[in-house]
Amino acid sequence: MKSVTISSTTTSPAFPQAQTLSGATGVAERPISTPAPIPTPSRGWLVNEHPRLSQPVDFRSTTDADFMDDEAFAKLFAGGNFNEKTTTVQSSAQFSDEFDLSAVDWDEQFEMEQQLLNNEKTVSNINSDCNDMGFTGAEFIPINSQSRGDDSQEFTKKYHFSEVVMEVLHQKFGLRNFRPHQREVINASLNRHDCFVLMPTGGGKSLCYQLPAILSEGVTIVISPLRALISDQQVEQDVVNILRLKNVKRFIRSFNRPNIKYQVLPKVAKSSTNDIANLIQQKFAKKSGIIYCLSRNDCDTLAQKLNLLSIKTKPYHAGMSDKVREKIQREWMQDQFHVIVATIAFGMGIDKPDVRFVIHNSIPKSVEAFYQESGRAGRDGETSYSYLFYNYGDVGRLQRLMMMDKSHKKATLDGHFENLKQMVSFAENQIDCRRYLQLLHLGENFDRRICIQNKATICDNCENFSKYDVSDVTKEAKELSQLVHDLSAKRNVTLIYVADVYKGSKQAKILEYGHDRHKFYGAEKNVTLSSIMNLSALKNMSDILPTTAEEILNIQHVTVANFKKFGEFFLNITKKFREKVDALKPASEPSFETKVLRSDVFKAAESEF
Ligand SMILES: Nc1ncnc2c1ncn2[C@@H]1O[C@H](COP(=O)(O)OP(=O)(O)OP(=O)(O)O)[C@@H](O)[C@H]1O
Repeated sequence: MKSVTISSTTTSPAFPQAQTLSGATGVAERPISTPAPIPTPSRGWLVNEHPRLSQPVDFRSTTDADFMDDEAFAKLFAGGNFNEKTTTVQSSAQFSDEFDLSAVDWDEQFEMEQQLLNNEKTVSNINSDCNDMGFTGAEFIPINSQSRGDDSQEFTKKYHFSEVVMEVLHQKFGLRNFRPHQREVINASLNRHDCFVLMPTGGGKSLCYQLPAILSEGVTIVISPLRALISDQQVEQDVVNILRLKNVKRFIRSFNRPNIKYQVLPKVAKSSTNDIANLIQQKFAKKSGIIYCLSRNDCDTLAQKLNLLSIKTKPYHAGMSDKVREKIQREWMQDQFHVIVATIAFGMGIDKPDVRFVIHNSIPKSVEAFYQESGRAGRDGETSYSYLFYNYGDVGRLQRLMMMDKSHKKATLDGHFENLKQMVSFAENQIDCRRYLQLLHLGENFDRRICIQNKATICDNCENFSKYDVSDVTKEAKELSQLVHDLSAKRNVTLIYVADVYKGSKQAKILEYGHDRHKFYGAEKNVTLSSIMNLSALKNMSDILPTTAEEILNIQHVTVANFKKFGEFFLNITKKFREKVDALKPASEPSFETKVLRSDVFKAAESEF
């Protein structure tokens, strides 16, 4: 039996670690007897796949009555076995009412696919863009698109079955073009090769086995285990060994989702619901979206609050009966309402192509989970958005939830904590490309220039890169880690306390504990702004340019403690710049000049500090 093994990154709620979905499909020979979900008779063709039917097939809702026997099928779909060189297909007269194959420009088809692939792989002509954005080039890791091994080039040519493949693509699936690698996988499969296919979530793996199934004799068996690999190569080999695949052709696509824009935003307890509501109202009115929450209770509460803010939402979680969940899912799929507020119980197997946004209302449990959940957006290839609302408080909540699960052994729990730690690093990282960071977890070395190239979906960190200065802080990092080690030897200390010692503060506690005698006490008088205030707060401050204590305290991430220590200092600077901006700005366009001045505000604050 020839097979196509399809893998992606799919997280199952049943399994805490990131998972991969694998499927194997026999496409050439008669199947072994199988408990597959396809009803009797055990061989035959789906009538609703009949070429005369113009509707795309819903493979999940077939019944006995949908089947016809081989003979009948062969009459309608003469030629049947496309693996034979002699195969001829009497196709056009029978099922080309809507689609004229003679009008297919094959070169254009190939070119289009190549362009799609190139978008994922090439970096030509973007270096100047990168320079404009403040990158020097040192930040980039050269692409090696071949490093993961890929046989797709071997299967780009036109085959004797190519026309009918296009016909079926159009007539049965309602699609015009292939996505990257789909055509090559189908070609290889119809040429009776065993294939191992790695594609991103939403990449279109199903078509790779559904279309050859339609064009081949016999029944196709699709094995779709919930649990499988993610980045682990030792698993690909297992798949090959266990399924006894021979001379396997590999089709390895980047896991990058070029049409998703990734952004991490600060989650401010007092305004988080309003922040989400504003985002949806301003950008996604009548657009489909998913909001992921940590707990069932969070889902219910947030859905209720959003409804009060005139955003029609419904919660979805494992605490509801199957019936209620099915109803909610169906209504959402049918656009009866647009925004679903769910725990991660929602997602697996959901194929709504036009999900325009996924919001994480709290931190996901791992980078892989984040990739998978945010990957529910934009399966139709259109520009879509992923927002992660982050604050550290949610990390503690998630840890506590993990600990409450008594079924976890220590090693499992440690693994969960480690995954969460990596997710925290991802969320707090304001420098590296979000795609690079995610794909690194999936074993892929991604070149951030590809992210920068696509202006519509450039990630927040690549977009904001020019707003940061790069400097070597190795010395400070060493000193600080020593300081943390020494100060925390006898008692718990806060981050702010350590910073105060480092800056040489004379506050009573420091003197009382004798920490003013530490060798790094006051070592860094010339502290950077970011060490005294959260970077997002600084950015917001330089955009808003507050002129009063109230305004500065309203800025996200400015704490009362911060304000007491540094409020006056910052206000003196922002007031000056506010005057400048007010003098400059045309009333209708306040933000442009503010942005231009942002780096000046930073510089002024730094030099005066
Ligand atoms: N060639 C194509 N052109 C347009 N849309 C496509 C094409 N191939 C697949 N799609 C659509 O893309 C969406 C994702 O396809 P599919 O469900 O096969 O993805 P997948 O790779 O199995 O993803 P996941 O691993 O997340 O389940 C579906 O809505 C499908 O109809």
